Amino acid sequence: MPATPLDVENLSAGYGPTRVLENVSFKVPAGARLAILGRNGMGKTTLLATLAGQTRRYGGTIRIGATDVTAMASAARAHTGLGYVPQARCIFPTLTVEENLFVGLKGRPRSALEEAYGMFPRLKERRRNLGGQLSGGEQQMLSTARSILGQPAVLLLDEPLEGLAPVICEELMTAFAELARTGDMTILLVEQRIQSALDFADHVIVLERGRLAFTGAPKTLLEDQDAVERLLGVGGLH
Ligand SMILES: Nc1ncnc2c1ncn2[C@@H]1O[C@H](COP(=O)(O)OP(=O)(O)OP(=O)(O)O)[C@@H](O)[C@H]1O
Repeated sequence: MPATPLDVENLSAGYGPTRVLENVSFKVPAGARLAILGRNGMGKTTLLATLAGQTRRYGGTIRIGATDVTAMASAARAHTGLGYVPQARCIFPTLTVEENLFVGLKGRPRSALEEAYGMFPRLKERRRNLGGQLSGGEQQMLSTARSILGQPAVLLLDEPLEGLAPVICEELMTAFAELARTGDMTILLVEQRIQSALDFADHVIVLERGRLAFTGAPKTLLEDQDAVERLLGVGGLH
């Protein structure tokens, strides 16, 4: 599936009666890389979960390419080309690495596994290990690789670097950059490691209490020291 643009208009959403996102609008061009930043609790995870169809939506629309997915359930959105790698690394702990990857093939031939192994050679070395035996970084690789095998047009990554050692973070970011370089996917990245996210992205949005507080290029954000301190916190760049 080729990369497609994502168009979000006036999105409001939350959990049950709790409204978290208010009138969020942004567009991501096909093949672009969007960083979604903001302090803790500002609604970043809620935004990705809403795009994936896993929260309560109060209003607004979500389009993936020409398709309006707003009324679609999660599974139908995935079918339309949305890949979601949630913050909790959802792997099957009692299945092997390879069996976990099978789940992501979605009818593609087994030979496609080599794409995942090419991206994360560590997974190939550990392909007969159980998911539950992997380190945090390896579980993140597995969770990401499984989603990528489905060839999503739009990929949502929620804090993939959380809790990982710097060397593993670098390995993951290199893999994401490589993936982005192909232009085959539109990638949305939520990250607390601000510098890594800004190095990766070509567009950035910042959320503040569920509303869009900044939208623009990473360079423009970095040049606005007041905005960086107010929206991301002093010393946030690491
Ligand atoms: N399942 C839930 N039910 C009710 N409220 C929730 C739920 N999940 C999150 N919230 C609330 O929604 C708000 C936004 O949370 P969210 O996780 O989207 O923020 P975030 O920017 O991703 O934060 P962090 O960077 O800490 O992960 C918070 O006030 C949070 O307490």
